[in-house]
Amino acid sequence: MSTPATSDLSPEEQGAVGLGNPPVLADPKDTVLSARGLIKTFGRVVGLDGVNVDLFPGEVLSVIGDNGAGKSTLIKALTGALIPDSGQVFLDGREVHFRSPQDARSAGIETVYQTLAVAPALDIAANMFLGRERRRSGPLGSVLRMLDKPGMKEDAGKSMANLGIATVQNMSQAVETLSGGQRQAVAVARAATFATKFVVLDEPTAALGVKETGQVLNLIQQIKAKGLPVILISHNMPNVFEVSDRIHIARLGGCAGVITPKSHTPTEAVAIMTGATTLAKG
Ligand SMILES: Nc1ncnc2c1ncn2[C@@H]1O[C@H](COP(=O)(O)OP(=O)(O)OP(=O)(O)O)[C@@H](O)[C@H]1O
Repeated sequence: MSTPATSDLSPEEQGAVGLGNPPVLADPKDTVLSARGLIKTFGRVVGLDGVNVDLFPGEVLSVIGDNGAGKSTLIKALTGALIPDSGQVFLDGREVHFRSPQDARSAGIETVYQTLAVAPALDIAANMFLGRERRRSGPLGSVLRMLDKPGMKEDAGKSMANLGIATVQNMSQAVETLSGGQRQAVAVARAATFATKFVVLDEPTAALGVKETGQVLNLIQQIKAKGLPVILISHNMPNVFEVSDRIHIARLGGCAGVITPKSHTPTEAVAIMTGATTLAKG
């Protein structure tokens, strides 16, 4: 099946790309990320059953599904945390073989996992630059290995401001003194700052209150406005329908279809997710 180049389509038409069951597959040359036929088994359990995914430039793609549907396994296979048994992953149209999360990070993919990987005792700036610490210039950095703390604080502050994060102001504040939502904002800001291809957010609002959830959703819109695509894994249907361009519905290790907030209601999405309804085969 041939798919028109997304660049030839109007925004409305672009929104129609990759919908249905099975989703109309794009040419990987037109996507930021494409996965084809991903399979992963754990003994007799099928984690991924030949899954295809496309992520288009500048979009928010949500992945929803019941417990055990294969969302985490899919994300892990896309970000080097797990090596699929078979299938292909393309980044900017070129096939990649990630062997570790570090491989995916080096390629410009940043993931914020459900279990927040922040270092509580360190300050915000140190968390932003965790694993990417900058040394001072000249012999102070090269010989004495001194860190460029003022520079990192300044840049951390700028990144936060660029993303419209107003609730976190003092970059010298230890992360353990922040609220859950502020910690999440630091983790998401770090991902948005260093990603060059796309950001993956795994249940970023699961542990947050209403106001803090709103702030994270805002942050997702800011990342999108920067032109970075986002993959969002979430069980929260209102959140998903608020921020997504397209919604990939994982089910029983496969994909039950791809919809949009305009094409389906949250109730219909849940029905597809649970198998109560099936999308017409495309
Ligand atoms: N390391 C593993 N060993 C054995 N089975 C696994 C492993 N990881 C995942 N599975 C199985 O693969 C299937 C998909 O799991 P996965 O964690 O991807 O689902 P999920 O959609 O992310 O679920 P949840 O919403 O509960 O996090 C499940 O049946 C799960 O038990």
